[in-house]
Amino acid sequence: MQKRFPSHRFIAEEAAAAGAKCVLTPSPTWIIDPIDGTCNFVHRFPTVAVSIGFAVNQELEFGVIYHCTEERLYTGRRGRGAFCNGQRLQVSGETDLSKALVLTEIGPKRDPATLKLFLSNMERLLHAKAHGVRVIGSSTLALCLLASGAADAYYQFGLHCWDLAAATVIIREAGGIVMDTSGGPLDLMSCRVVAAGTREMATLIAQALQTINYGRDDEK
Ligand SMILES: O=P(O)(O)OC[C@@]1(O)O[C@H](CO)[C@@H](O)[C@@H]1O
Ligand SMILES: [Mg+2]
Repeated sequence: MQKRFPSHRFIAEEAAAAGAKCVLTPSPTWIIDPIDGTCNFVHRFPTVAVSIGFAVNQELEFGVIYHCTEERLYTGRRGRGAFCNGQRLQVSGETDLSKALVLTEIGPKRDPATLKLFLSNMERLLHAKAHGVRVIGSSTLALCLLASGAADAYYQFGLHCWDLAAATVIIREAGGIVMDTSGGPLDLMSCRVVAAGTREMATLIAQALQTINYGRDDEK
């Protein structure tokens, strides 16, 4: 891709792990997670995906997520809708938490203070009578399930821009909301997100959460 688009920039999980900076500039930028769900992959647990997002002028233009083991290709293009294997995606219209299936991921930090906050956020949602809370080991696929209406909300602290970029376009084009955990606009580099089929549901979840600080992708 670099050969074909020499002026484009690339942000990718493995490049970042090797020390490359994750800065989103106005230049056309591919934002890539080659394998989301690596732990699942190692265990042959089948939620594994490739995620590719594309931004221009810091605006997300399209996203492609391939659920390898199920051969499902999720696509979304700004203003043109979201699809799974060609079938149009539509989020759920759920606004009642007691009828909502909520997805999250644990996040990479496992120190006692972070785990306490993570568990306490889950406890808050369960106390608020969320119908179910699930962790599937791939934030990109969890976000695709939200875009398909199979789940009603998603939240996480500790995910990265390559987990979010493609899925954000797909969810928005399926009619959903992707926002910051403060209730404000999404910041792709902030390592935190709330997404839902409806603004009411996203706001309910955001209000229930305590912040877990993971820093920013563009300051690492
Ligand atoms: O390393 P991988 O396989 O790309 O990430 C797996 C994963 O569950 O861990 C991240 C942090 O919790 C999630 O955002 C992501 O989906
Ligand atoms: Mg990932």
